[in-house]
Amino acid sequence: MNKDILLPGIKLKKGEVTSKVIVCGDPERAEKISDMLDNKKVLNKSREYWSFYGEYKGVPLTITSHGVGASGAMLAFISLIKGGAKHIIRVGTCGGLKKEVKAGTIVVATAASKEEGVSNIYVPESFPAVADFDVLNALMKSAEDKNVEVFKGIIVTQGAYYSGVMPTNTELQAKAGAIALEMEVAALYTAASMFDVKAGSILSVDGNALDVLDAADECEQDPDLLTKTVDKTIEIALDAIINI
Ligand SMILES: O=P(O)(O)O[C@H]1O[C@H](CO)[C@@H](O)[C@H]1O
Ligand SMILES: O=c1cc[nH]c(=O)[nH]1
Repeated sequence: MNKDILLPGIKLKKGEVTSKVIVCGDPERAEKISDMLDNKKVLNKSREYWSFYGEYKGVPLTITSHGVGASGAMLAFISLIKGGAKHIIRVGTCGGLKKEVKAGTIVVATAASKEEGVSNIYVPESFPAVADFDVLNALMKSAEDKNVEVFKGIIVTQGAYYSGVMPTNTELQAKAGAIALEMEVAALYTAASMFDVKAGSILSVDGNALDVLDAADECEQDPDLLTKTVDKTIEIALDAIINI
């Protein structure tokens, strides 16, 4: 690949992506993370894909937002990997699928059910979407060092936020043991697996996902609690990624 060609979606040049990358859905969250870094530089702001360079404790990082939904996120993940990413941590939000996984708690996703409709275009349906062991360990150790309790377990990655007229698998997935629900992790783990890259994710719980499925527009969220929780996950992810 010509080094000057811009990677699709994220519109970065190949050499601009560091080997350690943090991704998140919200462009403003990407900007917030980059504000915590030294020598911050805006790399590009293209559609929902905002990318920043910065150094955390001397380690160069790329921070990129991937927007809402696995289809657009998959484009960002594969472009980042083609650009040089070797370790990727997603700092996201999710809904809980268990009573104790409630607003203000934190989830580390060990694996994700592929219900988002994109990863199965890339890999067989039976192929699992699983986090990298070293990334998981780094996230757990970083949380422990900061005395932050996290729930670790299997989550569901779904394609749609609202429910429609069709039944979904979410309640069955919860019965089977899934602890949370969000929209991009399965795509990240699938991309990482296809390209032999290490990925993990840490997610802030904003409420109960089964309530959201019933009445997403009526779901009550506590924005201050969510901001505080997301801030903790950012700190955990930054210390984890530099220690992998
Ligand atoms: O907070 P982010 O990272 O966007 O993650 C979650 O929030 C969005 C839905 O509100 C989806 O992208 C979902 O995966
Ligand atoms: O996809 C998501 C993200 C946050 N909360 C949810 O209920 N679903």
